[in-house]
Parts: sequence; structure tokens; C-alpha cells
Amino acid sequence: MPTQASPEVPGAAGVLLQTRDLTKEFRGFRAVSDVSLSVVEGTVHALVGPNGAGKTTLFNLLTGFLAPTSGEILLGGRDITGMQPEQIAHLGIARSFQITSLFDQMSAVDHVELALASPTGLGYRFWRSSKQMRQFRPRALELLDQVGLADRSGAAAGSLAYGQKRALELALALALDPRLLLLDEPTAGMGLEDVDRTIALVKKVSDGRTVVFVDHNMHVVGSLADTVTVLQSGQVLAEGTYEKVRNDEKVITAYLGQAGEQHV
Ligand SMILES: Nc1ncnc2c1ncn2[C@@H]1O[C@H](COP(=O)(O)OP(=O)(O)OP(=O)(O)O)[C@@H](O)[C@H]1O
Repeated sequence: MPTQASPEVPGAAGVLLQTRDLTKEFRGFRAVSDVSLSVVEGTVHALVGPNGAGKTTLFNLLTGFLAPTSGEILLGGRDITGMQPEQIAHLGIARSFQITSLFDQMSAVDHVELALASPTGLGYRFWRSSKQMRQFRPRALELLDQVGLADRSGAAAGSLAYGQKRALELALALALDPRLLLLDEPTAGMGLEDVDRTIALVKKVSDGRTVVFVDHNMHVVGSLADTVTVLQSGQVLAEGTYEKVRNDEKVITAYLGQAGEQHV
């Protein structure tokens, strides 16, 4: 497996994440088909597309939850294709989940301490040792402050409002100080107020960081993304700024074909 990007790849400078002809088949059905994606370091990149376009499958490939049928994934020029999720996380890709993975009884700050401890190897062996965990408390409180949960640090995760749970999950991803932050539908299921709060939050945490996110809400996409990749039937349909893709005839047609979907 190569450890460096091939020097002949055009436009690779400044690219943190690259996929080349990435394909995932499920019993012959191509959920992701020859996707070549370049995510420039320090930018916010949105993946959009109608239901079933392949966004979740692509996310699962990037994080190692699924192995590609063919193609390559490079992180900072290093081939990470086929690596296990833990290895990929260790190399700097963190994902904030759409479905909550929090322990209801555990406090917000304990969650973040555990996330901070896990890359050190302390996480699961010593997490009940409060003395060991205390070293992570100042940073944990900082992260909670960053995501707007400073006053909820002692609250049990189960008692947090939906938007606060999503903010806590973001803090857990940030605890890994990732080179690449993947956000899986950060505003799914949120009311208008939480959506706007989340946009502001993602703007804040994406400063100086590379972010790839999936979202169906085009207000969110337009507010956050430097670049938008539109997928349809597993393939890249269009790519560019939000203004460019929303005026693309192919994109308009793809979305018009889908009843009930928010239009670009
Ligand atoms: N494990 C699987 N086995 C078989 N088919 C799958 C599997 N996972 C996904 N698919 C199919 O692959 C296609 C892409 O699905 P995917 O969930 O990636 O789309 P999506 O763009 O994330 O959709 P949504 O916006 O609805 O979440 C769909 O047709 C889906 O049914």
C-alpha cells in the first residue's frame, strides 16, 4: 500500500481528502460509483443529493465502516483504503453521528473526558478512575464551552434537549482534534432555531479545520459550504460553489424528480 500520493496527480496540492474512482457495490448494485472527490484542506465541503444518492455509503467508506469494492481513498496523500475504522480515526478522521450514541446517565463532561482519554489508551481501561480522568477536565470544559454547553456540563446526557445532544456529539468528535471532521446531517430533525444555532456552531468549529458534511437542508448547505458535490445514483452529478450547483440544469432536474425533498 503506498504511503505517499502519486506525484503525477494533478491539483493534489492542498487536498486533504481524495477519492479516486471509489465504488461500492451491494450484490452488484452500485451504491457509490466511480466517485472521485477532492476536499481542499481548510474548506467546508457539502455532499448533497436525493434520497438513495449514496451519501451515507460514501461516508461509511471514508470512515472505514464499509470497505470499497474498488477505488482509493487518500488522506493527506496517504492511502487509507481498506483500513479499519479505529486506524482511520487515529489518522485524523472523526465523525459526528446522526443517530445519538450517548449514555443517558453519564454527564456531558464525563462523555467528553472519555473521548479525550480514548486516543491515549486510557479511555476504556481507566475510565472509572476519576483521578486519571480529571486530567482531561479542563480541556473537556473548554470543548463544552465551544459548542455552547458550558452551563450543561454536569447534566446527564439523557436530560439534554435534542439540539444539545447534537452539540455534545460534536464536542466528542472535536475531542479527537481531527484533521477532517465528518458531520452526518448535523441539522436533521431540528427546528428553525436549532438549525440556525447549528450553522453558527459549525461555522465556529470549522475555522481552520476541514469539514465534510451531508445535509438535506439547502439553507444549511448554502450557509456553510465552500464547495458542494451533488450525488445522484451513486455518481457525481455536479460540483462547485452552492450558487453554481443550484443553477445547474442537471441538479434542478434531479431534485424536481423527487417529491417531498427540499429543493436547491
Ligand atoms: N447495506 C446495503 N445493502 C444493500 N443496499 C444498500 C445498502 N446500503 C445502502 N444501500 C443502497 O444504496 C443506495 C444508496 O444508499 P445511501 O444510504 O448511501 O443513500 P443516501 O444518499 O445516504 O440516502 P438518504 O439521503 O436517504 O440517507 C440506496 O439505493 C440504498 O438502498
